[in-house]
Amino acid sequence: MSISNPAIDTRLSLLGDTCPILPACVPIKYRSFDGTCNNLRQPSWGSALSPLERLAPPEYDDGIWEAKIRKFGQELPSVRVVRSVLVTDENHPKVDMTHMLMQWGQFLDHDMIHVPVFRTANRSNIECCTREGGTIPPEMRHPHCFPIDIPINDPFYGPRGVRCLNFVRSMIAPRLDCRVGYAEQMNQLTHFIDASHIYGPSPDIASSLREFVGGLLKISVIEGRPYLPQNPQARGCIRTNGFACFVSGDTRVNQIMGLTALHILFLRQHNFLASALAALNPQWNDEILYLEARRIVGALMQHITYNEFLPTLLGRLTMDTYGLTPQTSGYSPSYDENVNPSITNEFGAAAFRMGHSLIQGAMNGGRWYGSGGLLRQAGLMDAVLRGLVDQWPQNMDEWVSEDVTNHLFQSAKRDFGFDLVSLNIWRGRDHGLPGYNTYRQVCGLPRVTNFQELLTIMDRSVVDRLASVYRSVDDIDLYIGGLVESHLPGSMLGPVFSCIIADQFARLKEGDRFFFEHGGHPSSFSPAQLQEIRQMSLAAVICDNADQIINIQPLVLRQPSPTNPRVNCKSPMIPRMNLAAWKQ
Ligand code: HEM
Ligand SMILES: [Ca+2]
Repeated sequence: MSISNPAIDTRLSLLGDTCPILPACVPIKYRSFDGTCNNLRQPSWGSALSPLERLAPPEYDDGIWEAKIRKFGQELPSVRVVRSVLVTDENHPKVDMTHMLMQWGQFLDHDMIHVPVFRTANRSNIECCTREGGTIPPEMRHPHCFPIDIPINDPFYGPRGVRCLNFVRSMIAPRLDCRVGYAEQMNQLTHFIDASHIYGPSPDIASSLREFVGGLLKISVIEGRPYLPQNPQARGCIRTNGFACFVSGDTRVNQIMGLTALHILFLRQHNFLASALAALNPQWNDEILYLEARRIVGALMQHITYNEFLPTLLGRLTMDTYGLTPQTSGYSPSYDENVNPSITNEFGAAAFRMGHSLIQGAMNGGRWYGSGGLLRQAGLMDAVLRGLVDQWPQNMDEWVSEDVTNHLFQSAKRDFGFDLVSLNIWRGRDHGLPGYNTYRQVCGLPRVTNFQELLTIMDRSVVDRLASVYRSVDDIDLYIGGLVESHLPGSMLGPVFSCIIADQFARLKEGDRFFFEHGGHPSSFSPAQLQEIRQMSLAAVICDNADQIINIQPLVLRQPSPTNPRVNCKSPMIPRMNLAAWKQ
């Protein structure tokens, strides 16, 4: 599906100096921290600081890197108008699922992608608007500013005098093929599902998180319980009683409490595994214990994602069509060294942001956002997890909670915040993403030629609103088109978002030599170990690592039901892996 860009070969020119130097690879048992040498022929594929892939060529304004502000010479509509007209806040819960579906999605996302934005020379944030939300003349702004203009008659920001939302352009990466061409955005994480958000995407960050005793990760102990370590230098967390931000392998760990809670669970899971392996294999040193525990945690991330998360989101049919359904025994033959595992721009800047529509409202009030630190209060961690496995998420659709549209990251001093949906659409234009219609074609669906034709795939009220803001069907932003398309049967998504997301998870399976189901590599699990990993579930991780959760449904992304009843954590319905398969 991917495309390559034939262009000038800079290896023959002076620009060749900036060509990334590729490491020489030897196959070993453990993944590298930065993801290099996963593919032995293409050592940088999927590694940290490498570029995103694309499913279709970009539509930059100048063909190179200028943000997409026009289509066929005509200016695209204001993102804030698109957002206000198309995406509003109504309560449409998805009553057979739990809010953990949303939370796992974000946790997983933070393993796969973080596109850094430009910063000033001294590494601070670039401000593209005045403090009061006023505009700054272009010649006075930082060159990487791309602020969002708010129309003066905006129903929400207008009366508050806000005319400008800060937005800084995404950083771009050197092209791996060393050819001059259009800009590709950079992923600062390992693209693979390898628990880089827990361990860190570089050897240095990984070391900073290790205890270097018994294979353990560093912790901070609060009232006798292990939590993530804290960084007194980092600002931006609610700091009561001298509490500082938590640190993990990903910088976004404090963003919301549910996310922080999952980070804490997996930190505890790692240390539990390291200690259990040490008891089984007293001859193993710190290094082996750490690497073996990390290898199992990475496999758990993948197993939970393919076994619980993706079927819930995509449905069985799409799972099978894209070869995503996990096997119940034996190795999977799916490794293909020709598959580029990298995250696609369409996935990161649009399709997987569908998760923002799943967010349940009423998490506001300073308790949920940026407040992971509150979790140290006795009982709150369990209360948050309990909430996630009890509460409904919202449906994936054009209704998105105002908590993240008008009030994202709102500070106590203000009555407004950011608009995540506007950011998503604007980010797509920053990355030059073609419109929704192009991806219908990429996904093997017929293009539409006018708004009337959209009536076969969307509700009339949506089509009318699309026609009221966009001049042509070709202008519809990918994020918006994907949010409003009718869902496939048995799926939470429509055909285009399904295709982009399923393609991504197929790449992350077929293109990952270390994928936990793959056999025949130095890194492969033994057949017995693989069978043990298959026993595990997110429910088991919660049961073993929360403070005092006693009852839970075996499939925590789904609501309890007669086939998924709340049972005691000790029930055989929630099996655990037996580590005896790791005894040497
Ligand atoms: C309360 C929960 C969440 C908050 C507050 C949040 C917030 C954000 C913010 C502020 C951004 C950066 C926007 C930009 O400037 O482009 C972002 C990006 C993103 N979000 Fe979320 N998000 C949440 C949940 C989720 C969920 C549930 C998913 C997926 C299932 C998700 C997927 C993504 C993806 C893929 C990106 C792009 C990351 C990158 O390219 O660096 N988010 N989110
Ligand atoms: Ca990763």
